[in-house]
Amino acid sequence: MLQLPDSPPRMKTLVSVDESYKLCQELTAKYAKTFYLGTLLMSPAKRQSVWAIYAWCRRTDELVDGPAAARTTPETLELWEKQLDSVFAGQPLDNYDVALVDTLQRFPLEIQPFRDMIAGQRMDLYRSRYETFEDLYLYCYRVAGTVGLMSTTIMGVDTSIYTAPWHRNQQPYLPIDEAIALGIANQLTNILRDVGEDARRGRIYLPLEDLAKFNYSEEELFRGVLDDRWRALMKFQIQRAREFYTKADRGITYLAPDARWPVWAASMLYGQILDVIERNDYQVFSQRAYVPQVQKLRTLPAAWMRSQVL
Ligand SMILES: CC(C)=CCC/C(C)=C/CC/C(C)=C/CC/C(C)=C/[C@@H]1[C@@H](COP(=O)(O)OP(=O)(O)O)[C@]1(C)CC/C=C(\C)CC/C=C(\C)CCC=C(C)C
Ligand SMILES: [Mn+2]
Repeated sequence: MLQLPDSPPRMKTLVSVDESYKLCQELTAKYAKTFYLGTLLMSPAKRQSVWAIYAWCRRTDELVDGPAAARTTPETLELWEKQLDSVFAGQPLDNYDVALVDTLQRFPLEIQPFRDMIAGQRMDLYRSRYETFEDLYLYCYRVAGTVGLMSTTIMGVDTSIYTAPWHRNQQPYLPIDEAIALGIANQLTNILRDVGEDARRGRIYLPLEDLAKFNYSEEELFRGVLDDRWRALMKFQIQRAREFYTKADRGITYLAPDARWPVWAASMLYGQILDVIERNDYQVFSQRAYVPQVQKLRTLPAAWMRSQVL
């Protein structure tokens, strides 16, 4: 459903820009309830471009993770990268690309984070283990840190205090590292939530050096052994993910005022998945941690408060 177009796309008549944004919106609402909620808190112009980015990221991920992933080869990703070049050259090749081309005309997005994300998905084609956290970090940067960079370009930074006379000639602070940190935090959270699902596909994203440190084996992970060694390993991973959230949160205040509420919401809501994992006694083999809708809605005013005072 989210595959590359089969026929030579240039021959097709594509939908209008508005219709294309609508498609991206529908896709975001369908696949990402939490992020979608966050985007509804943004200004209309920013929100629709975030949908366009979301749609591109999701389609990229689906190439290696979706129902037709078995047919994906390195050549498929090369073709997808060519399609990306075409989008950056202003030539949409399918109905979702139309909105992304429009977004590129409105916001100064660079192509490199998009290329890096494809490189991250390429890693999923040939790799199912990560020896060290440094190895895993590179994967997380590519598939998720890059989303922080793309999103920040759309949401923009706060320039107001820098226009005051006493700040003349100073450059606004760009919270690049913090934006990447939120992507990393989200991806580490994903990894912890999806341990069981990934194991069923023969994948282990937790660094093997950490398994060894807690004297827990790959084979035990595949069997879903939940004991004190597993709990200690998970506590360590959760603590690491929380450090990335803390770093990310320090950057939110530098974002444009209208972007702070959605980003606080995204950070808090995704971070709550870690609380749920703890409440589930680290059972991530057979139970998927999720934040109930009512709790999500209750988080929004708290996120708004933070966006006003922090
Ligand atoms: C200064 C500061 C803090 C700025 C904020 C910057 C910011 C908004 C950062 C957020 C970054 C973010 C949302 C990262 C997403 C990470 C993520 C979930 C990556 C997923 C990768 C693959 O994992 P996996 O296959 O294990 O996941 P699934 O089980 O398949 O879900 C991704 C799927 C890669 C593709 C990423 C997306 C589809 C998410 C893109 C999200 C947006 C564009 C929405 C951002 C908007 C808001 C409001 C946060
Ligand atoms: Mn995926």
